[in-house]
Amino acid sequence: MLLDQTRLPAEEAEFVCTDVPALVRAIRTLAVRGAPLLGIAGAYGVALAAVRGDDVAESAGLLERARPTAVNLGYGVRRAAAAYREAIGKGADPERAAAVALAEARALHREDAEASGRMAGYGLALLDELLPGGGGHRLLTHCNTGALVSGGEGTAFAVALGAHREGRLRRLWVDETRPLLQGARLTAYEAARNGMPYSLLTDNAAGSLFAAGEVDAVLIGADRIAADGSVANKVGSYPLAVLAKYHHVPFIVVAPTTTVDLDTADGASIVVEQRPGAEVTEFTSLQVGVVGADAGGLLVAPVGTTAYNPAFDVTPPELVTAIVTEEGTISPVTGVGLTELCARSSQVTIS
Ligand SMILES: CSC[C@@H](O)[C@@H](O)C(=O)COP(=O)(O)O
Repeated sequence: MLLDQTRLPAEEAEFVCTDVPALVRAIRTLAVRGAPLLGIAGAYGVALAAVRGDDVAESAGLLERARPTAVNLGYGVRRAAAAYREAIGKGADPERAAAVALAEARALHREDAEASGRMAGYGLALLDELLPGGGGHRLLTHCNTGALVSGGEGTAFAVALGAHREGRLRRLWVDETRPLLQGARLTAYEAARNGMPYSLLTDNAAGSLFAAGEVDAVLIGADRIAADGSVANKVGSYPLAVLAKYHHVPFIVVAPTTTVDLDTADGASIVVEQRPGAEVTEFTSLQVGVVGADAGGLLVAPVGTTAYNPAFDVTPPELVTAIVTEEGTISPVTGVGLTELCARSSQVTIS
């Protein structure tokens, strides 16, 4: 049972998945989304297939292919599937093996919650170091990285929330995040629920905000971090990194070590999901907040207009000030520290 993120903020509605194809639909339509949560949902999906007596390997394949960029999805799916396989290999009956897969999904869920708390701690310490002056921080964030995408309070958002709780957040600048408005619909929803001082801006207003000296640091999450420290995140992150560099503002990535993919050598090797052009050429019920995301869209471009609609972009390591993980913080320029962090991590290695 998922909180259907396509209905927020208009409605807090459940999305019940009774089989894996339903969960795949939920993933593709972004009812469930965000890297860490995709991992957790994928692991529970494998457990669901096992409990139903479906073909676990086939279901795992369907889940893993549902979206290509967030490495956590494959990680969660493979981890639960490996636990199931191992149990069967040791002679467990399918029912017992399904319970093992479920326990593995719950373990991942718990670990993600713990990682979230630790990232917030390291992130706050980094802000202390980088922004020593008093008066509170003005932090800019993109997409949605809070409790909605995590077993805990999130990644980048959890750092901003921590700053708020310590009375150190002057303003959270929330990029609306075109085209699917994860910032406007979801981050603003989470900021409001937590009583944080926040303002929403269109993505293309960020430049003038930097120029006015109103941004002290950028905090974003990640969908995949390559071995060289390149960061794939929601489209629009890279332009923010360029702006941040020009304006000498720290650009900070907050992500668990499960988002680091040492098997992907560099940014150019990251597969970026391309989404339907209609998300750009139409305003759908998702964007205008009408309950029921499947209602027809309203064309905002001439009929037949094609669109370029990548879901993510890749920020090269030289534009990233720091990557904050649950194991500590590194500067990613060489990518070398990532290997060390991952080795330190309790991340389960899947054979
Ligand atoms: C902690 S979530 C980090 C990223 O997954 C997030 O910033 C993001 O880009 C999510 O994209 P989405 O397409 O909404 O799944």
